[in-house]
Parts: sequence; C-alpha cells; structure tokens
Amino acid sequence: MDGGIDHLADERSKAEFDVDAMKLVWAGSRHAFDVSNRVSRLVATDPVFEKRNRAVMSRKELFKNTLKKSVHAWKIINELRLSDEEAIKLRSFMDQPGFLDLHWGMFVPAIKGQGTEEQQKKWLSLANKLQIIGCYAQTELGHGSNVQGLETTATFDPKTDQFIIHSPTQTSSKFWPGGLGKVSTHAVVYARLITNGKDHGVHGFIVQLRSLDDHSPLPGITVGDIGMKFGNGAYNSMDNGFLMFDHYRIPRDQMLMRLSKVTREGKYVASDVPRQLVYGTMVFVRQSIVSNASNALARAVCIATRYSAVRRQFGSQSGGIETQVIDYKTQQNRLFPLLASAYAFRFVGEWLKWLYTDVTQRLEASDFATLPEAHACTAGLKSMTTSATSDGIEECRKLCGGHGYLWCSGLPELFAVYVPACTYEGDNVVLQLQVARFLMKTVSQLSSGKVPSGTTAYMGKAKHLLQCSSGVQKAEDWLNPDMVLEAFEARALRMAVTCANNLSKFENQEQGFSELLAELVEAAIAHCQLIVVSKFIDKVEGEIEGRGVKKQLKNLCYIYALYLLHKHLGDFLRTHSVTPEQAALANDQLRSLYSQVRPNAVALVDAFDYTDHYLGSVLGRYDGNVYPKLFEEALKDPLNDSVVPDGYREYIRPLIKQEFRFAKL
Ligand SMILES: Cc1cc2nc3c(=O)[nH]c(=O)nc-3n(C[C@H](O)[C@H](O)[C@H](O)COP(=O)(O)OP(=O)(O)OC[C@H]3O[C@@H](n4cnc5c(N)ncnc54)[C@H](O)[C@@H]3O)c2cc1C
Repeated sequence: MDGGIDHLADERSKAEFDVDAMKLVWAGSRHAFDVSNRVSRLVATDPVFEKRNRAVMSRKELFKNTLKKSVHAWKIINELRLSDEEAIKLRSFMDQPGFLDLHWGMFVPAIKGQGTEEQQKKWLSLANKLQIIGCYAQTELGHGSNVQGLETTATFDPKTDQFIIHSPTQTSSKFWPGGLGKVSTHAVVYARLITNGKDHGVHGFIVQLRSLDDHSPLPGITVGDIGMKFGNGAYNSMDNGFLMFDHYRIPRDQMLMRLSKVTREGKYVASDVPRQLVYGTMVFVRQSIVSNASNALARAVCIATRYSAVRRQFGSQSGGIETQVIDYKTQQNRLFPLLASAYAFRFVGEWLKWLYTDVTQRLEASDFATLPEAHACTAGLKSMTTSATSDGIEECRKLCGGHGYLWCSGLPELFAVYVPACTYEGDNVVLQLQVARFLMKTVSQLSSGKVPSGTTAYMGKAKHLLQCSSGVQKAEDWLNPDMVLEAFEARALRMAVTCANNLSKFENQEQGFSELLAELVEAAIAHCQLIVVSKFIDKVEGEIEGRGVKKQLKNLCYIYALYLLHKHLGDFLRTHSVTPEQAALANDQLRSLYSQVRPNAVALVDAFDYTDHYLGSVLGRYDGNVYPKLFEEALKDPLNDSVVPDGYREYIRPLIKQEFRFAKL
C-alpha cells in the first residue's frame, strides 16, 4: 500500500482464516514464499522495471525497453548472485515477454534433453553465460501442429562432413519462433535429416544465425521479425521471427545426437536411448505452463475480486449506501468458480512438478513404463488449464464492467499476452486429441487385463464405474470426496468407453477417429477435469496448517468440482453419472459455498501476495483506492497533453465551420 487509506480494510477484517498461512500454501512452502515475496518486491521497487508506459510505446521503443529490462535483470542476477530459483522468479515478476523466455525455456532444455554430454558441455557453458542467445525454431509458415510435415532439410555432405540446411519452399520458412526475429545468435532448428538420399524424419540441429561480432545474419541466412501481434504492448515486446536458409552449412557435430546420430561416413544410427526421452523435456515445459496458468488466472481474479468489492451499483432506494457488486449472486456465480480454478490449477501444477521429478528419476533408472501416461496427462492439462485461463481472464474483464476494458485495468494486456498459450507448445485441440488416442488405447487394453496406472488408474474400476449410480441424496453429500470423485470418474470413463464403442463400428480406425474428433476431445477434457478435481481433493484431504485455511480450501475445492458439474451437466446426465435431482442438489450446495466464500474473497486473493507492480491494475490495487487513481491514469494519456487536440485546425474546425467542399459524385 502507498501509505494511504485501505479502502478494503473492512473486507479484510471479515476473513475467517489466517491469510499468512494461506500465503504459504499458495506459494508451496515457506522457502518458496520467502523467495517470491523478496524478489517480487525487488522488482516492484526498481524503476527500470516500470511497466505502466508500455501501452503508449511504439513497437521499436517497446522492443528496446525489453532489451534494457532483460539486461538489467541479468545484471541483478549476477551482482546479487541469485539462485536459479530466484532468477526464474525475477524474470517472471519483470512481466514482459522477451527473447530470454525462449532461451531459458526452450533452447537450453532442448540441448539438455537432446544433446550428447559433449554437446551439452560445449553449448550449455556458452548459453548459461549468455555468450550465445538461443531460440527454438520448429514451426514453419506451412506447418506447426504437424511436425512431421516440416519441410526444411538438413542434408549430410560426406565430402565436407557438414549438413546443408536449406529452405526449399516459401512454406518451409521458419515462422513464429520467439527471440528469432532480432536477437538470437543461435537456434535449435528442426529439419528433415537426409543422408545418402534417405529421409530420416525431423531432427534438431544447433545453428548459428548471426555474427557474434556485429550481429549481422551469416551468409545463407535470411531472418527478420514477423510483425505486430494481437493487442497493444502485450506480446509485441517479443521478436517472433522468420528464417530462411539458402544451402547453409553447419558441422556434423551440431546435430543434436543423444537420440540418434550420423557417422562420419553418413550412416544414420539410432541410439539405444529411447526416443521417449524427449517426453521428459515436454513434461518439464508443460508443467511450467500449467503453473503459469494458475498465476495468470490468479492475477485476473485478484483484480476482479478487489474491484467487485469496491464497486457499488443499485440497491439503495433511500439514498443510502449501494450494493457492492460482489454481493450479487450472479457476480459470485461467475467470479468464485474462477477463484477456485486458480487454486485448483496451482495444486495440479504442484503435482506436475512432482511428476516431472518422478519421470526424471525413472528415466535415469531406464524405467520408461510411465512415460506415455505422463506425456498424455501433461498434454491434456496444458490444454485444459490454458483454455480455462484464457476464458477466465476475459470473464474477469467483463466482471469489471466498462472499466475492465481500460488498458489500466491490466486485463486487456493480460489477456493479449496470455491467449497464445492456447496455441504455442501445442494447439489445445491437437493436444486433447493426443490424450484421446491414449485413452482409446487404455480402454482397448482393459479387456486384456492390463492394469491402467497413474491418472488412468480409475479405469481399472471399469466394471463398477460403468454400472454404479451416484449415492447423493442431499446437498451436503456433494461435500463427500468419494461421491464427487465417483461422479467424475463415471462420467470420464463412460464418455471414453462410448467413444471406443463408436470407434469400433468403423472398419477403418483412422477414419473413425476423424469422424469422432469432437466427441473424442470432449472425452479427453472430461478425463483432464477429473485429474484436476482429484488432485485438489488430495490436497484438501492432506495436512494443511493455519487457522481456518483447510476449511477455505475445501470450500474452493467443492466449488471447483460442482461448478464443472453444472457447466458440463449434459455430459453427466447423458452418461447417467448423476440424476437431474442430484444435479439440482449440487446447485443448492454451490449457492451455499458461494455464501461461505463471500466474506473471505478479498483475503483469498490477498493470499496470492501479488505486488501492485506485478498486478499492473488500477482496479486491482491492494488499497482499493480505485476512482482517484483511474482519473490520474486518464490524465496521463498523451491525448491529454494538450486541451485542444492536434488535428483540430485541420479537421474538426473546418467540419464544424462547414468549410469543407464536397464534390458531387
Ligand atoms: C505467441 C506464439 C509464440 C510461438 N513461439 C514459437 C516458438 O518459439 N518456436 C516455434 O517453433 N513455434 C512457435 N510458435 C508456433 C506454435 O507452436 C504453433 O503456432 C502451434 O504449434 C500451432 O500450430 P499451427 O500454427 O500450425 O496451427 P494449426 O495446426 O494450423 O491450427 C489451425 C487450426 O487447425 C486445427 N487443427 C490442426 N490440426 C488438427 C488435427 N489433427 N485435428 C483437428 N484439428 C486440427 C487446430 O485446432 C486449429 O484450430 C508460437 C506461436 C505463437 C502464437
């Protein structure tokens, strides 16, 4: 707070739980909270990280500002000797997409996952000191989702012991990679490997793009920025780029050779390390996307909740105080499920971190059994949480009425920056189809006695789940974790089995799959929602410290589950997982839960511990002092630099004075 009155003090005094203890639960541990709290305040008080002026910057100014911030962050990281954990936090609180996101987020992990030990030693020592800056160049103008359709070629030339990288068509131009347009000196480039005239499919290569002396593109390389993207400011700080190769040569040892290699003679050799190892990197990247989803949604919800408590409309006939909009049941019905979703995604993200560690340990012990399941579940959770978060941010904008549309509400920019998460790292529909394929395989193996594991373990109870009917008899039964889980398990399994049965009616399985895409995606989503609900239940059934914290989390957990039930009621009814009467009881329970959350709502978003800098929102200010600050922001707009606008003499005055002469056509 900036020393003034706390307009939300009354709201905060109503909280029925220990907010500081909830902050620890949200952060994951005391240590994680301390790091987050310290680093966010470090960023918030550093004038270089100021971000309020982004909307009025030109593209060039914004780009340069991103360079300045990124380098400043790097200086701080080195001068204060920040740990990796602190450095990641610092970049995230800096809150400006930029080339380093791809360097650390994709380039380095790709080399770690696909490079040999020797390659890692050579390239990571340069990358870790930022002596080279890398990006991840996979997508082409003509192909993104269909990786096998990529056209860039890497042809081995045994005479020179080099690969010739070439873009044979316009559609083979790399298009979209972040950091490529103007900054990256190197890229991991995905291209079709060709040796002795044989195409071995898509492989990764480390390719230098620009001179390390004067930054000019090397001969044979054409590179540039793809242009403005959605929204003002927003993701335009990132230099997404295009790239074309004209018979560009790289040494043979720059092919990433952990999974397969090309010998000096040009022989293609698949290594004995399984290809699934790549999944380990994907699990890592996707678990961080899920964590980011909870952050982004929590930001939007924090803004909408605080503002809904400040904003008053109607309700007083006699000139008395008006109703806070947060007290309208319709507002609660839209806002509280999103608050619950932010917590739900937090906990499933926490679990995914555990899963990544588990997968890594298993890989080290050459145990690949759980990888397909881990891969499917991270793909599905990436898809589900990013879609829900994008929709949720937009709903929060609407929850803030007209002022939510102002740039200074923080919501338009948050939305513009966030929505591409539905597309990058795998289009969300394409990812759900991968989950569906995995589910169909699991269902088909049930009759052979194969026991499903991990997040599909519930399918092992198929006999029971296909026959059972919900035992819910009164509204409070919907607070019973077993009853809630059973309804979600029955719905998910029955949808998957129905899809499998429908598929079996087709002679050609692939043709059947194409026909049933929409149902398959719905079945995959049902499976993913079950995972999130079950991880939330696991969390609230475990040990949680702090006065009243567990109670609040339980409320949110059941809001999340029952809101999903309400939203997808068609699925639950169609699969006979619940009856219409039980669905009505779920709605009764939801209303009661909303009333219980209401006095705690502001404290529940305070527990995110976001600084005003990070939130970047006049509506979501911690002190709730919204109206004077909205005015201040309005007056700062460049249009208000002069009272009479530029253009008055040329356009407005001649119009009013009827001085224009119109030609008769
Ligand atoms: C902000 C941003 C940053 C990016 N950064 C990078 C980067 O750093 N490096 C990089 O290499 N790439 C990057 N990309 C590219 C990104 O990875 C691709 O855009 C993404 O994989 C989607 O592929 P696509 O564009 O080919 O979409 P398409 O596959 O063309 O999708 C178009 C539509 O077709 C549908 N569709 C496609 N295939 C199927 C199918 N089999 N069944 C049913 N429906 C289907 C999709 O659901 C979608 O609705 C970035 C993209 C964005 C927006």
